[in-house]
Amino acid sequence: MSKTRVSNLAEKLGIDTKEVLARLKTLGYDVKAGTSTVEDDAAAKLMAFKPAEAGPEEVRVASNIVRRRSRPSATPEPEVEAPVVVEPVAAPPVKVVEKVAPVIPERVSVVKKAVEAVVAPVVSEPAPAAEVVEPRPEPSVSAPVDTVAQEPAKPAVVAPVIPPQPERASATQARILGMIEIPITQESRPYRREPNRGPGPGGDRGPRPAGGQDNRGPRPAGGPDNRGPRPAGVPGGDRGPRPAGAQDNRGPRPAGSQDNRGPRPAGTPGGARPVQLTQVDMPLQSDERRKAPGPNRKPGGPGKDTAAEKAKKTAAAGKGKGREQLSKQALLSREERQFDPFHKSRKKGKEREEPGRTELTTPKAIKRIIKISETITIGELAKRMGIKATDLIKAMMKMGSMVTINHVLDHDAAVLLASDYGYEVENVAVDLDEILEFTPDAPELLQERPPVVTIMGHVDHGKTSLLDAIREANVISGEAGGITQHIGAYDVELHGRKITFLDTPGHEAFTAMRARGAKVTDIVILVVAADDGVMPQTREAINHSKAAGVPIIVAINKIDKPDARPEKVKQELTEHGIVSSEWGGDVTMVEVSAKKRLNLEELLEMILLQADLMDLKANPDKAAKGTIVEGKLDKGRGPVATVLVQEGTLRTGDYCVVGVHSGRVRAMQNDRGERVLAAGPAMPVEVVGLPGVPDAGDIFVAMKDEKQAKEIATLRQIKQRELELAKHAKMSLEQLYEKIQKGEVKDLNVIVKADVQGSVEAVAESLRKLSTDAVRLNVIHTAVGAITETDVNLATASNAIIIGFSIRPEVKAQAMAEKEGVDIRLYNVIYDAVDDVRKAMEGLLEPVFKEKYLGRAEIREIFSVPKVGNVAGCYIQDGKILRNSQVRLLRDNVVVYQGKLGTLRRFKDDVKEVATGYECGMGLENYNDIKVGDIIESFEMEKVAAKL
Ligand SMILES: Nc1nc2c(ncn2[C@@H]2O[C@H](COP(=O)(O)OP(=O)(O)OP(=O)(O)O)[C@@H](O)[C@H]2O)c(=O)[nH]1
Repeated sequence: MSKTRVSNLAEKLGIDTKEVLARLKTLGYDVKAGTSTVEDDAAAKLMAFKPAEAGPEEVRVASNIVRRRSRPSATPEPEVEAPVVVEPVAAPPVKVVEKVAPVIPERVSVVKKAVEAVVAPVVSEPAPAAEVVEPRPEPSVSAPVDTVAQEPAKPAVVAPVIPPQPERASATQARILGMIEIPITQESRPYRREPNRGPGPGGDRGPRPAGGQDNRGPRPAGGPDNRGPRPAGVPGGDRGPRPAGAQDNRGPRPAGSQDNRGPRPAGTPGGARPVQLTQVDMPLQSDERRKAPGPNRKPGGPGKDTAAEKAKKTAAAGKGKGREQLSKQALLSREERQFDPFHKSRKKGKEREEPGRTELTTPKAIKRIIKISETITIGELAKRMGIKATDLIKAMMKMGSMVTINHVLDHDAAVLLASDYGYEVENVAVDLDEILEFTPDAPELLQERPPVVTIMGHVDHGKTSLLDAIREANVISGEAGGITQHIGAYDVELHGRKITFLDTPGHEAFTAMRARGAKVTDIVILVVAADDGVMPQTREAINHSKAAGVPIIVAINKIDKPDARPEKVKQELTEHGIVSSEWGGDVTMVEVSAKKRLNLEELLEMILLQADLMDLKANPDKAAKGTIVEGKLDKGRGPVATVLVQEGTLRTGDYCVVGVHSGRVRAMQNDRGERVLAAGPAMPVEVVGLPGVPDAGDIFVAMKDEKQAKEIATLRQIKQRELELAKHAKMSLEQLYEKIQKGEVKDLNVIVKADVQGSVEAVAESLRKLSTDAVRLNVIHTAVGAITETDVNLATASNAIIIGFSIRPEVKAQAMAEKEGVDIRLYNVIYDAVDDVRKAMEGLLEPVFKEKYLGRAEIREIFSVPKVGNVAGCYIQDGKILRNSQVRLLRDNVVVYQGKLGTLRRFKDDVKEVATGYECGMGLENYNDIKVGDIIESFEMEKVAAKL
């Protein structure tokens, strides 16, 4: 046998002598220097020596994810192809090895200890070590195989330096083992960790042998730190090409280390391992593998597999060859599947869950019925169905409704929405109408009841005096009693018959109650001072009474006065359609004196007579229903309300509903402060026991059932809110034709207000002429002056529209009209007013512009500016004033000028707008006749789509 010098060999191989020495050392030849010679067979082995491949191919797919694949095409037949394949791959690492070389000879013992330490459990397994290393996926060369064959006890030691896993595998096995799935699987599960992962040999964070490039775990002493200066020639970091021995960036594993999931004892795998390899590309199987009786859990390996697993493995193995041929694309797609961190096992046939999506459980049928009380909000419905409110909002949007989470759905809408989610909606609300309706009683149950009287009249005509006189006269006449209480109503007795007076004189209260839907008054006493005659409020009272359809008895007061002219009063009343019965009319008139208490009894008799004509009856033998006349908060007793019982009998202890309140009648007393246990029809009583103060005009209903009372109160609260939202339910000219066509309107009620009496009459007369067979136009009230709250109340109560001619509504009246949805139309030309109403009746009204009120300012000072004219120093009382808006100058609520705003300034600056509470200077365009106390009203014209 000839010998060759090491240095010559190095030359032949084109590598450094030291590298050759290292390789020879690896191959088991102890050669010390480059001048030494080696035998031919050693030279041949050296020539055939193939440094390990540079590890799997890595692709960084995300900052924290590296996809690693082996190079399938490079899997060679070890003997023949190794040099060819290895050459290019091995070249760069050579230099690295050179640099790290000191580690190899000197620290082998250290490494050996470290590796042996971690390999220990593996080695302790019964299976031979060769079995353990057999399934390593990395392509190997023949040399190490030989080495292992010769020195079976050393694989762990050589692992860090030479291709770490000496293999004895056949070509076929090598191909299978070279399947890329193991590296793929390792990397594709970056978030999954074996629960029992410890610092075992397979642990990817365990101590690594020298030569490993890992940057994670503690290194054996002397191990090259990849964080320190890199050896020259090492391109890139710890992920670049690695020196021989480095299997991947986690460092080479000692024999027995199967993958990074934990220690795999020796004996796992000889036969089963290839099967596992072929399975890893299937996520399910991969999981299954983890759950399957693994080497850690069930020693004995394949022999103890269940039958099902065997079947799977067989099937998988059968597919193995086919899988080897998978295209790169297919592999990549598999990898991507495997990278899904949310992937769940389909082992039990479960659907794959999408990340972040919650699966809805279907409740039982009984739970799929949602009980609502008439209405339900979007948010509540969603909550009861266990879905997101936004889903319902989207559904509503699809139906064309832009709603919010607090939108109130009625029963039908709730049914529609809920049905999409498999829910039923049941309306469990009590039928309010059924309970609250004043159901007619059988005639035999009805008994006569006292009349309820309201006193109206002009200011200072003696309304209060008359009420007091009647009451006092009645008390003096012998009715015993305690201290007279003001409870808003009282009753007097004449000849054993009672008359109830509402102690709130004036048509305002009367109309306000009517506007709230309360019809309490049976008879109106119209007080007219004999010395003063018919005055504006007298006319209003007449109109209000007529609008309510309540009969009037006229009390001509102050007849004791020397200048009293009762006949003149009767004459004036006739002009307003109130004709005395003495003169052939149907109105009773009594001449009285509140002061002198003249004819008071006669007046009461006339009331009773009128009551007889009206045949006032009620059934006292049922649960009470009535109307709140007055409500207040008493310091000692809490909320107190005067109830005028209208039918049935109210008893102490009754549960009740009043407006939005429900409570229990704790105590009752009459206007004389006497305790009352039961109050029959037309009897006013003060009730204690309500949770809140009700409004005058609220309906009072006594109930036996507390729960029902509460339910109704809640329902009313909801309805009240809805009512506030639905403002425009009242009559308006735009809707008039539509309503006429539907037959909903037979009468059009109009209130006319104007700056002068002449205009009032002219407008009213022109309007009356518009009456047709289909629609009768009733001018229910006319007066001179601004539109007041009382006008709006009357319009609300009578479903009327208000026509203002050269006047404006008062601020409060305007706000109230907006709240109640009363249509106020303002004109400066009579023809326009009449024409609009006519067009509305004919269905021809096409309002293109509608006035939008912006705000109003009071003029507090006038400044005369040369060349500019008068500038008004103003204070903004309400809303805001815009510079480009139109304005009206009002003097005593009468329009004196309408035009444009010329200037709007704060201090010396022109401003675009000034808001409430601020002062400003304003100049009207081409108008100088402004006075302190005038009001400047700002408005703009809004285009309104024709509604007809
Ligand atoms: N001479 C005389 N004076 C009367 C009579 N009735 C009322 N008065 C006086 O008229 C004035 C007004 O009486 P009120 O009872 O306050 O009149 P009112 O209609 O209630 O007034 P308002 O509450 O302001 O609407 C008082 O000074 C009374 O004294 C009467 O019959 N004869």
